[in-house]
Amino acid sequence: MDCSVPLSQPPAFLKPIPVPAMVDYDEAQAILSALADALDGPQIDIIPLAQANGRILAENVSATTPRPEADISAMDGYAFCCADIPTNGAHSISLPLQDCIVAGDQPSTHNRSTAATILTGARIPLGADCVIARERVTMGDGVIHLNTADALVGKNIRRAGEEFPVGHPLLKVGQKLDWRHISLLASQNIKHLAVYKPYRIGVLANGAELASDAPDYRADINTPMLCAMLESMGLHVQHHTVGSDSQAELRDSVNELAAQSDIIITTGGISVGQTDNVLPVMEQLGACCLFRRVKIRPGKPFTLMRQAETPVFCLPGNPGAAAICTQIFVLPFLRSISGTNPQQAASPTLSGRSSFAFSSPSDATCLIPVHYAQSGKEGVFSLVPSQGASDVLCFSHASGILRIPAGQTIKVGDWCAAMALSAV
Ligand SMILES: Nc1nc2c(c(=O)[nH]1)N[C@H]1C(S)=C(S)[C@@H](COP(=O)(O)OP(=O)(O)OC[C@H]3O[C@@H](n4cnc5c(N)ncnc54)[C@H](O)[C@@H]3O)O[C@H]1N2
Ligand code: MOO
Repeated sequence: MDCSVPLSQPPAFLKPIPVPAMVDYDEAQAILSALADALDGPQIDIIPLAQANGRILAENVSATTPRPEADISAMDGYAFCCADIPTNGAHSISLPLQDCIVAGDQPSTHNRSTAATILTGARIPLGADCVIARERVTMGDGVIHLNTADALVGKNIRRAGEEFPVGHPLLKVGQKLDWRHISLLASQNIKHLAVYKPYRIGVLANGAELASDAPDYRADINTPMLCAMLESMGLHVQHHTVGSDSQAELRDSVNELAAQSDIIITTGGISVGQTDNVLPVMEQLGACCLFRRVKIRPGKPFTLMRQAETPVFCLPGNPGAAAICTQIFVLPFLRSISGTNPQQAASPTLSGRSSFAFSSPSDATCLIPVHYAQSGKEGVFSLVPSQGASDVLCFSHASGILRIPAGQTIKVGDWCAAMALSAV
């Protein structure tokens, strides 16, 4: 394949770089961000409101119906007109009762010098301007007796549009929807809405040790781990495990997944061993390498390729390294192209003081899973046990990933910021 085939808007530094070319942490992030900019944005789906939870809104929504929709009663009680209260200083008056108005009724005009029974949410009849709560009156024979001090214009009435009027901006493009937004959309009687289509991600693990009949079988940790991370983001994930070191099998599986995926993530087989087949197979398939390995620890073999328009993330097989590369590079990339507004797409950070000292080597940025806890007014980071590139126990104890750039040192008590580890 001609690797110079442009994406829709090729940024200069998305030109293929010779393999092997190792980049540093910042260069890797910059290439990913240029790739994100160059991709076509997500497509749009029209879906029923009942399926909108977790989806990303693809349209601005303004109010077409005010809230409340009309002047309504805030109490179960009696509606009357304050002008019926005598000005002679009487403490109490009696008003004959009218029919009951319930929510859903369109009441006729209020009869002066009477009180209409009214229930919470029911429309105030034209001509009434006060509601007295049921428990504040005494009942007579077809009349209510009320204290004149309770007669105040507007009392217990919610005015049309007092929460928001017609035209009020409610939600913006890029909002990730949850119950808070769905209640607003429901208030507008919206039955269908435009949301961004989630990307289809193909996850492919490979390695002979992953075959269930391998003489030295190893459980596939990366596939369920990646599926969980990606599905929590609302992405559609398909996965395939190639339990062999056969290039032909790997090639067939990549082709099969690529036909149904917008983005491919491979794990394993990306280092320099004799059975590390991902790079040669992707090259046979005409993929271009955008970077080959990153100066990070763990995760050095992490490689980014592009097969036609499809980004291909090649993660190391070691599960700890695969988890960190996904959290630090892949998920932020996916959030940035998902249509989510940039504030929501940004990875949340944790700030606090380090309880440990650490020095990164001069040639690698270190990415360390850390625990975060509040101590007094400050957050404190501490190391979690067993943080090798193949370890996963550490993540159950970790709240974030601390990045210590190449050649830098943190001392006990230094102020640090870590990327929060989250399910989404
Ligand atoms: N000579 C060199 N050797 C290695 C280098 C290097 O620079 N020079 N880099 C090391 C680093 S760093 C890493 S990380 C690993 C990555 O290797 P691969 O991505 O090729 O991964 P594999 O060799 O296939 O597997 C490594 C390790 O991970 C286990 N694994 C693989 N897939 C899974 C899975 N889906 N679930 C659970 N565990 C998995 C596999 O069994 C191996 O134990 O390379 C170093 N070598
Ligand atoms: O970088 Mo590897 O990811 O340390 O084992």
